[in-house]
Amino acid sequence: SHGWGYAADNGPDKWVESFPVADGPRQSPIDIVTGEAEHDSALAPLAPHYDPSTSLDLLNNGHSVQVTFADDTDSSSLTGGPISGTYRLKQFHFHWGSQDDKGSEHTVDGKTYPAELHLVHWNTTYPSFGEAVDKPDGLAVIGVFLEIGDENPQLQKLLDAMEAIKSKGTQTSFADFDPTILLPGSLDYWTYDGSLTTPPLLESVTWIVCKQSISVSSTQMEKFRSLLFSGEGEPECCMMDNYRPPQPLKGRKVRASFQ
Ligand SMILES: C[C@H](CNC(=O)c1ccc(S(N)(=O)=O)cc1)Cn1ccc2ccccc21
Ligand SMILES: [Zn+2]
Repeated sequence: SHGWGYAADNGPDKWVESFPVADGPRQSPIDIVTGEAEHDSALAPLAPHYDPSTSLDLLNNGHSVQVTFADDTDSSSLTGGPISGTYRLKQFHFHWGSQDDKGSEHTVDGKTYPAELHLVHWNTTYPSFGEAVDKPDGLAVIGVFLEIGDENPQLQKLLDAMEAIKSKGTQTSFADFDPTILLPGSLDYWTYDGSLTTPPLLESVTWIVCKQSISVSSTQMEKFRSLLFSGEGEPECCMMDNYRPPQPLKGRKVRASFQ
């Protein structure tokens, strides 16, 4: 099978064959060892400002489900936190498991979550996402854990729209969506220097992982698992376990925005 994926023959353990940076010094995700994280009082509060009119469409790209945003202005952007300057929101997507006891990419003291949301932003000191994607300070990704609990009404619009994008390469318009509603009440976070968690695994991401999770019900998780890795007309392969396991810290410091 050509192309990377999450199966035994093209999954995370095989990525290094085509993407040697997989064994690099700042790979993601990581296990966040809370006792080792150092509170940094110089860390500013996270200041995400999103404009729902910038949301464009919902896409099944064969690796995840993604909502893409118009990024030709600063309307939806992130400032504050560990970053300097303004980073524009490009897309958000999820990673999840085949069952409720796994699926997140980052872990906290070895704890895995059923899913993880990633909001991907690029540094506007560069002219475009494509220019920023391979720079050491090019991207900032906010990670939010999903925890099994009450049904999350804020996810429902997304989950309902997934009916239209079951197969790889399908997309549907997805307007007027404000991703702020997916953020937890507290924006306390851990931060460290890392990478994209999928090939090309570029070491260009300032990771901002929220301490507080958001809820998702088991039934809602089943909706994510009804998406397909496979394209129309191909043998059906359910989209699940699309997560990379934690990678070696290699001496990196993880800072906490909170005591
Ligand atoms: C790397 C890019 C495709 N990958 C991503 O954008 C990406 C974003 C976030 C994550 S995660 N899971 O770490 O949050 C992983 C992958 C392809 N690409 C390369 C140049 C380029 C230019 C424009 C558009 C896409 C482009
Ligand atoms: Zn991701």
